[in-house]
Amino acid sequence: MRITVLDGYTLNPGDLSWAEIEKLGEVTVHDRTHGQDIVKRGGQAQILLTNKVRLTAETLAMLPQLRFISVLATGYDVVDIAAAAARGIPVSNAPGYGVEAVAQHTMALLLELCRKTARHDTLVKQGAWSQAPDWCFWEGTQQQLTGKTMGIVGFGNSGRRVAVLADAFGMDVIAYAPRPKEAPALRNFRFAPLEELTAQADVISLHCPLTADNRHLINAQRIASMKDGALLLNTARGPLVDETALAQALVSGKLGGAGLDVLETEPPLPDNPLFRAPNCLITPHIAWATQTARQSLMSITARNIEMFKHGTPQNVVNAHML
Ligand SMILES: NC(=O)C1=CN([C@@H]2O[C@H](COP(=O)(O)OP(=O)(O)OC[C@H]3O[C@@H](n4cnc5c(N)ncnc54)[C@H](O)[C@@H]3O)[C@@H](O)[C@H]2O)C=CC1
Ligand SMILES: O=C(O)C(=O)COP(=O)(O)O
Repeated sequence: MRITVLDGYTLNPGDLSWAEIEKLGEVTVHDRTHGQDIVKRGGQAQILLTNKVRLTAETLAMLPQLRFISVLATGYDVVDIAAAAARGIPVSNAPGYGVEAVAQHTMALLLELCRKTARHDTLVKQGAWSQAPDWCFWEGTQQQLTGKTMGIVGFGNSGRRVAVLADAFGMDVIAYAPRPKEAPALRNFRFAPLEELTAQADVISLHCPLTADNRHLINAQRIASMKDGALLLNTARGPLVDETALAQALVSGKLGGAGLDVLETEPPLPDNPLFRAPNCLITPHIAWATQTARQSLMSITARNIEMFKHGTPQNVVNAHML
């Protein structure tokens, strides 16, 4: 079978091997694919691997050879899974590969917002400590996490892991899940409706997928219902947050800060309002990107292909539509 990777560079910029996947068919790896090349390159393939290349209904209609799609990610919002199902194409994702990486990055953003280690390092090297009248100095307010409340929106693999890390820092944890399952054994944990969570949390961290229904889940109205000075973390998907509303809330001081690994448009436009907003940390969609997590993503994808070839596809996200 022909297997085509449309945008393989971010998964494997050269420090991993494609061998696990190459064993499974005739593999072509493209670093990046844009525009009309999607159909040109994908047209010969029975199996397509995409990370962030969009496979819309229109594109899928032009790929008659296609039998299986494996998304090189957990989030599969780039594929029209209903349109794929209508064509009999199962779509698999890679669940769980980046749980530790994402949870640790979430806490890195939170700790940086609270203690501003990188900012102080910069100030020290600019001479601010050398010129200080005292033996120490700090900029802004230093905050600690103990006793604060972490609100987690989306309680799957990464949300649950962030809950454990927040608990280890002495935080109370509230989680919102559309269908709450078993509660984790943490010191102080409860499920709550979204409205209650956003009203009571000191830190709100997003860990849900982007779906047809939750674009701008965090909008001006929702922000108005949050605690003054609350912190927002988003390592899930950029369009979950209305960036204009968030920028306004940071400028007005309604929110105390934001730590974002994802933006509405990626790469972002240079005039993104969040670039000028105060207390806004932005990383370039790297929460997932440890080498360990990427290797795991490669192996899960290889297994997805293998299982599809055996006639028993796994991790199928449109199974209910097929
Ligand atoms: N920044 C990065 O590098 C990464 C970002 N992600 C994003 O984070 C998302 C979550 O990742 P995981 O926890 O690993 O996925 P997961 O599938 O294990 O968990 C997602 C959870 O969200 C729940 N959910 C679905 N719709 C919801 C809604 N409207 N409101 C609240 N909860 C909802 C689901 O029931 C599920 O429990 C992914 O879908 C992906 O978009 C994932 C990995 C890396
Ligand atoms: O792998 C990616 O592209 C990521 O965005 C990180 O993974 P995710 O899609 O978020 O599972």
